Amino acid sequence: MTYALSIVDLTISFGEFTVLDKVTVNFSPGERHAILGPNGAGKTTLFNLITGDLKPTSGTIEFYGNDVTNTSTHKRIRLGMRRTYQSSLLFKDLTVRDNIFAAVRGIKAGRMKVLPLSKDHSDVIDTEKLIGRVHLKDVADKKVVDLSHGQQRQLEIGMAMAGEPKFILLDEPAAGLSPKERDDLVRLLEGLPSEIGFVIIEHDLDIALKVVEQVTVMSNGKIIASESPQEIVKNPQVQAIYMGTHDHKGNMHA
Ligand SMILES: Nc1ncnc2c1ncn2[C@@H]1O[C@H](COP(=O)(O)OP(=O)(O)OP(=O)(O)O)[C@@H](O)[C@H]1O
Repeated sequence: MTYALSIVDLTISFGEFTVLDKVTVNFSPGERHAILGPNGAGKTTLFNLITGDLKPTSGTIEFYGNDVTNTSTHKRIRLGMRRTYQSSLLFKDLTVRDNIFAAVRGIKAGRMKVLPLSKDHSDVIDTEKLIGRVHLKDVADKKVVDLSHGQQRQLEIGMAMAGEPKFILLDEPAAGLSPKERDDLVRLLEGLPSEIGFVIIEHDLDIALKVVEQVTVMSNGKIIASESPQEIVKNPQVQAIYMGTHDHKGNMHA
């Protein structure tokens, strides 16, 4: 079987400091997978390598059978890879609709075509579909600056969904969200088309375990476990890392 993403012995060092040490992990098409681990474990660095924002010292990355270890971020996007960042890259003074439209147009040939387009243009139709998919119909005409933090996160996911993605990397989409916004995010992620796989970096196990079928735990630049949500919570090594961070219900938090 061809993996969506196959990462083998991925290593990156900055000077003397090895941030990722021979990380090997595979993601199947359509798989939903969480990456957990304490601050500094190397989770975001792994994302930066997968997307091409950083180049590895050694190791390989394949995306749907293509060796992308040394290809540009742009090529990876063309192959169907998307990501969201911890810090927002939204156009703050534009509306929700215009942000999504920009994402839809941004990855199409001939994107400089003069606006406006007619209502039945495929890009306009795709924009409206995406707005609905990330539950933002009611605020489609609002500017990003007037959205709640949770709505901004939804919009970022909507933009990552533009242009038929095959696999999305979500870097802490729940960070800073209220309990209600977290519930909304869980519903949004659960409702994504089943053929689109995603990897989510998430500190809150409650959220991660709800939306994925596989969990990888990293610590100090290495993978220490990769198991189902049911198994991972029983893993003694994982419990040791999260020890002392249980809440009153016995749930673990990084
Ligand atoms: N460009 C860099 N140069 C040197 N060290 C770096 C660089 N980027 C990351 N690091 C170090 O690599 C380690 C892993 O960082 P990374 O951001 O990947 O961790 P993380 O697991 O995503 O943490 P967090 O949960 O806090 O986001 C940290 O010790 C960080 O200081």
